[in-house]
Amino acid sequence: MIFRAKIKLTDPQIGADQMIPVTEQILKKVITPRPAESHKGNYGRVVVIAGSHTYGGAGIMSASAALYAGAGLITLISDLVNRTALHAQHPEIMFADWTDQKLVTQLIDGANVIVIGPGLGLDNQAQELLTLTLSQVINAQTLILDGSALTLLSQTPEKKIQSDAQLILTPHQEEWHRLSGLNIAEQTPAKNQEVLAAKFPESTILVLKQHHTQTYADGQIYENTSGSPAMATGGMGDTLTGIIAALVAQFKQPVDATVTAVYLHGLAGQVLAETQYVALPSQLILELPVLMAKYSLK
Ligand SMILES: NC(=O)C1=CN([C@@H]2O[C@H](COP(=O)(O)OP(=O)(O)OC[C@H]3O[C@@H](n4cnc5c(N)ncnc54)[C@H](O)[C@@H]3O)[C@@H](O)[C@H]2O)[C@@H](O)CC1
Ligand SMILES: Nc1ncnc2c1ncn2[C@@H]1O[C@H](COP(=O)(O)OP(=O)(O)O)[C@@H](O)[C@H]1O
Ligand SMILES: [Mg+2]
Repeated sequence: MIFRAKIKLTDPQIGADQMIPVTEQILKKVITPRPAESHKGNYGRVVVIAGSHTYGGAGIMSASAALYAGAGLITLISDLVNRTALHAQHPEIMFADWTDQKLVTQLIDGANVIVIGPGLGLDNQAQELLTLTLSQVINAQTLILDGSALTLLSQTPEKKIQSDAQLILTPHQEEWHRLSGLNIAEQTPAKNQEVLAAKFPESTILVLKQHHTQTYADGQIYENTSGSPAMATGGMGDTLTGIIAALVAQFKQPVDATVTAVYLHGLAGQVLAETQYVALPSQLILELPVLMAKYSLK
């Protein structure tokens, strides 16, 4: 299968910009039918720390994408102002006030996958939540860093980010510019890999979002082939974080789950773009369970 071909980019035969194209085969491989004897506890606890007073929608979009992509239990940790809006749309998702540090710590401890950053903002409260989360996560957990969390990280004086958790970074090109110091024209595969290795733990997965999103993991680069310009709408990346979280929570292997989530997100956007000029994130999530059922049956 092409997408898991064992090409090491350090191999002298292979150029540093050699990428592995990701096709719909990845969905068939990773998304499997659910065993009859199972319960919500088998499909992962996802915690989303997101959505300030101004950007409440970002937290709701991330958490609802995790819901529609199949995570077993989801809690949104957010500004209290967002609780009613969340529950008016998705009563399935639990809510916690992000100023309650004791509760936030408990929820982080009990999670399999944590998302932090969509619409988090850049104020002291946001910085405190990021510091708490980074210090709290352990190696059995996956931490997805997006949006404001990446911007905050780019402002830290530390040269290398330390964490025991499996980190997944999901910057768009401008966020990666801030984090890496590479402007968009300088963001070549070789330079991206160099900065990733210098600034983050070895196991870190980088999802560099763009028209054909590139995922850097285990010394390899996977190039997504799904997606549409109809997806160029605010909230589309917030939505991706929830899909990645749900797939990691359910299918465990983080690289396969991440690459699959990126492909699935793009495919759902493409389905909408067949009949719509613009694909809204809140519509895109409705396509996810349908596509997942289709590909789980091969
Ligand atoms: N409804 C909501 O609550 C929304 C909240 N959002 C949150 O707002 C915060 C700021 O994020 P933004 O991304 O808007 O702002 P940023 O300041 O991080 O970057 C936005 C700018 O980056 C540039 N850019 C260059 N290459 C790009 C690429 N490949 N993809 C996207 N942009 C690219 C674009 O000019 C764009 O205006 C984040 O925390 C984000 O999660 C956004 O997701 C928008 C929707
Ligand atoms: N022209 C495009 N083709 C394919 N995918 C796109 C296109 N424009 C945007 N996307 C996708 O939409 C998402 C946008 O992410 P991001 O900029 O973080 O959005 P936001 O922060 O507003 O939620 C990414 O996954 C990106 O790959
Ligand atoms: Mg974003």
